Amino acid sequence: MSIDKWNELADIKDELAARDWFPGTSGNLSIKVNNEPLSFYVTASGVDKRKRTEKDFLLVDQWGQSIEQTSLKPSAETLLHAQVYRLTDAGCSLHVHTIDNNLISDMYGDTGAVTFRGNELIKAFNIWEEDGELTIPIVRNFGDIPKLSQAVADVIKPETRAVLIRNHGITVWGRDGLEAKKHLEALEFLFSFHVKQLLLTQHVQAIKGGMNYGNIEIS
Ligand SMILES: CSC[C@@H](O)[C@@H](O)C(=O)COP(=O)(O)O
Ligand SMILES: [Zn+2]
Repeated sequence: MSIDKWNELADIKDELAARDWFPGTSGNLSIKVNNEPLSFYVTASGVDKRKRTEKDFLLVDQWGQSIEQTSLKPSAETLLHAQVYRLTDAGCSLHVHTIDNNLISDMYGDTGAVTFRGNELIKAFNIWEEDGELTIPIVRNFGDIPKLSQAVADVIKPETRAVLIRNHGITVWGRDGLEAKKHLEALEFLFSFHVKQLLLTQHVQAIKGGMNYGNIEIS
């Protein structure tokens, strides 16, 4: 057992829980333990990820099968984590469902991607050019997990650090836990900013149009 990796993942889980990013037992997290052959800790399925217990994680192989003798069931979405480790240099992979990532995934789902530019937070992805942009692909939320994990695999390019799953959530990764968390926090900031920006734009348009806004007269 790798106590260090376990604790690193448990600490990240606590921080994301403090942000209320695990509603209704949703979300799953993993951290790589070994490269060749691949093994990683992944959250147990269906449990309340706000709680910190000795049964939070189990060690699985490249096929998402448990390596150790355990009664715990690996996350239903373990194959997504396995794909991320197979295709990238990730050391940690995080999957959360938030209102903002769901709204953005649905709003841009038909386009297949959402692109951010002109916001300081894209520097969290090592994009330093003033006109740089960050694109997050969006895939359909296939019910069949092997199909879903293949859809995620299909949109991963060398520069990809996250994939949105429409009306479901986001899978985001980094070379280690700290970087994965940085990427996730930056993206949720950008999503939240954009959702509010769209709402505000509509509001301003309503004001300019002299519309009766709810029961408030606007002019
Ligand atoms: C309980 S709704 C969320 C699940 O269907 C799933 O999408 C999820 O993120 C958590 O599944 P889990 O098997 O606990 O890792
Ligand atoms: Zn999920």
